[in-house]
Amino acid sequence: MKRVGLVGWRGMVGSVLMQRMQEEKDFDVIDPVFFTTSQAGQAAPNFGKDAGTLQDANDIAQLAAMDVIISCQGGDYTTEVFPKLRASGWQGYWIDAASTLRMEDNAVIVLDPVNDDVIQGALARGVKNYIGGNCTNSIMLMGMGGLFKAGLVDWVSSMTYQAASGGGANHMRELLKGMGVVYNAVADELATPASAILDIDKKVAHTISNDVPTEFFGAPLAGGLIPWIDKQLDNGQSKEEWKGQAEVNKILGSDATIPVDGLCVRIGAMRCHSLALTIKLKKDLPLAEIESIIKSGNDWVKWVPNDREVTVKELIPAQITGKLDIGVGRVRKLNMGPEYISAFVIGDQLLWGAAEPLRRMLRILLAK
Ligand SMILES: NC(=O)C1=CN([C@@H]2O[C@H](COP(=O)(O)OP(=O)(O)OC[C@H]3O[C@@H](n4cnc5c(N)ncnc54)[C@H](OP(=O)(O)O)[C@@H]3O)[C@@H](O)[C@H]2O)C=CC1
Ligand SMILES: N[C@@H](CC(=O)OP(=O)(O)O)C(=O)O
Repeated sequence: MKRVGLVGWRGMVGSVLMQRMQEEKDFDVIDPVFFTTSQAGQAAPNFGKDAGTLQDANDIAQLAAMDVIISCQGGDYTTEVFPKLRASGWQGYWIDAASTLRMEDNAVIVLDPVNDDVIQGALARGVKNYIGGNCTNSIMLMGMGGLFKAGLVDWVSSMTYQAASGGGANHMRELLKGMGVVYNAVADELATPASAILDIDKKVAHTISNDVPTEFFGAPLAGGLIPWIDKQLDNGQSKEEWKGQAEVNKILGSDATIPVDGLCVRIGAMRCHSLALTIKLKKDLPLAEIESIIKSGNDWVKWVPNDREVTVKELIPAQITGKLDIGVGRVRKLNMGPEYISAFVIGDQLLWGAAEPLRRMLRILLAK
């Protein structure tokens, strides 16, 4: 059995990964070794298999004893440890959730339902680094992969609605605390049906501006939104927006760059990212054909007809959270012309957006 080192297993992404690996019985077919940056020597978790004690995640010799390492520990860890590990001569496979290595020439961004051909080609060439994509891009491609694979996409404008979980556990907690602060400010008035809504609104506006915690997001998210995610680049894009075109084209292995651009916005959802897309197709196709191409993209596309009743029931975080389904709906022709379509794509950003492509890459390696 392959020795698989797991780093970052108790973080937010790592916990979802462990959950999925248990559900899919991945631990039955590996020899797991758990690493930590803070708890070396303590008992390792038991996911149906005794794994002894936690190893030091900064111990290069211990890491180098692994056939495969999966890291969900974050970009700083990868930056620090990965070069030392490779410099030690380690030839194993490195699977990572962090963005650090994504755009390196010797790394592939993994999303096998969309780019299995790219992954297989890289394995055949001896590539050893397999990195999960940015959550927003992975969700977009899981939803729209069919159109991309058919070579039908001329360009994409992507306006995102990104959940708090994209920032990490503390950001999720801050959103919830903020919700509580807002509610508490007007709890008495809400309990009194006769109270005036404008008085409630005034108090709420004051609370959002002054009392909602902003330590992690830098702005009040509860009852609001934040139209900027990640660093600022010189060209006016946010880093999250920059990743759209760069990563999507790398994932697809495009010969000619498909333009992808738009604005990325943080909203008060917990763990579902959504995207409102404008897509220019290369030709005018009937809607029924577009629907069947999108549905054929992969087994996880959950097609939602462009109908009000079903859309408000199915194409929402409350339906998608915790599931591998990628909701695709609101597909219709736009006024701009017959080649222009809209689409709304929604997915759980901790599943397809983070953990799932990693464990599937492990399975691909094990099947090799
Ligand atoms: N959040 C997201 O949506 C996405 C994240 N990623 C990538 O995954 C990386 C990890 O993200 P995320 O899982 O959110 O990071 P977390 O902050 O949740 O976890 C990272 C590490 O923090 C340490 N840690 C310290 N205190 C605790 C605690 N109380 N509970 C759990 N862990 C603790 C653990 O390491 P130790 O055991 O060594 O102490 C853990 O492995 C990110 O940096 C990013 O690169 C990628 C895609 C999406
Ligand atoms: N930046 C994403 C989450 C994330 O971790 O992205 P990346 O893996 O590209 O750093 C978000 O905030 O929603």
